[in-house]
Amino acid sequence: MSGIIELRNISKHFGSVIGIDHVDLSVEDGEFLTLLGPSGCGKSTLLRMIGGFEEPTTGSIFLSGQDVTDLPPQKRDVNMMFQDYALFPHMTVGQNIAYGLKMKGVGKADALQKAKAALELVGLPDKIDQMPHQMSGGQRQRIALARAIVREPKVLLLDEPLSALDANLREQMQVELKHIHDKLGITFIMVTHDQREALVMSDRVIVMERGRIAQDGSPQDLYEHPKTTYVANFIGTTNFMPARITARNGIETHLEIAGQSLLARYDRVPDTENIQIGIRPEKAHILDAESTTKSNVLVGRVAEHIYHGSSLRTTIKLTDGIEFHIDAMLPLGMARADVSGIGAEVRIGIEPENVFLFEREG
Ligand SMILES: Nc1ncnc2c1ncn2[C@@H]1O[C@H](COP(=O)(O)OP(=O)(O)OP(=O)(O)O)[C@@H](O)[C@H]1O
Repeated sequence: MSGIIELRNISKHFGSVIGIDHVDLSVEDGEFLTLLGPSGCGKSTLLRMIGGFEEPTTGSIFLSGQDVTDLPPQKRDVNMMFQDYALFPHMTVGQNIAYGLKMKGVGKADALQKAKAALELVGLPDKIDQMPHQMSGGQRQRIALARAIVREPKVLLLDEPLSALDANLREQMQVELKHIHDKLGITFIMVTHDQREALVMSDRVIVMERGRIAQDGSPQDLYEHPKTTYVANFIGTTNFMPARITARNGIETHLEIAGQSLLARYDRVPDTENIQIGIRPEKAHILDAESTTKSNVLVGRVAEHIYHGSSLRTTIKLTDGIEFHIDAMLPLGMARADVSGIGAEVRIGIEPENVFLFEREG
């Protein structure tokens, strides 16, 4: 057994509802691991079982090699930071942070010292005597974090830690939280439904689907090599198109899409003829009119341009009515009038490495 946390064949049933369905997971010491998925996929339930707030129906949980399946939260060397921060309103910031230490029997002076150090780490060294209601949302989030780390747990569990913050602050805190993780060197396990947040912050992401692990990998692996349409759809956006295999040669798959031929060089080749392809909108581009490239080109007509500020999304109708979206960064000063007009025929260039292959579902 190598991981700091080992989940073995964990299931959780709520009456007839299956919250978690036979999950095995090993978490490395010091990792920033994120459980990602849509509402109801089971990520909070899994986190709560690691924390001891929920008991698995079957299976075992090990922490540093010790079976903790039947131990209550306070007997586990993990700490949980909840979504609503749950600060005590009548206590000062310092008292809030030191509270857990006092419960553990740490002396007053020592607890204060540790609370100060934790506040320093989260960037609020001068707030120790203030009350929670005097703090902004972002500051309350940092205080909750200081309170969670002050007891120096081996593992910190974070359930949607940034969900109460507005978009700008949220982006800033994503990076800060990652830096704090790197400084502390302890294991973080975070739950989020925000795929961008998961990609930005994590060493490793577990994508969950109906109580099971859909895919487990680094952010880059999940983005560049999604195993299923579910993962490709949940992380980033993807153009999905039905395709027919015309020839196979190792990882090279020759395809026909909307009556046109395309080559895929993708290392996950489904073991079936019934496939569809996926191409990220930013991994395809409209070729210049002068371009003479002939291979791996799809031809279509421009249907729509949508301006996104830094980028432009162009919808192209392939010959038999299949739509294809392309996202292109807009060079300085370029407006939508500068790109091909509606109805114009354009050629889309696609690298074979950027064509995902999936088993066709349904
Ligand atoms: N206490 C409970 N009683 C009954 N069903 C529950 C309970 N807790 C969770 N469930 C069910 O288990 C499944 C997983 O729930 P869970 O809260 O873990 O999902 P989640 O991915 O964290 O979703 P969210 O992002 O909405 O919190 C859901 O179908 C949910 O309805």
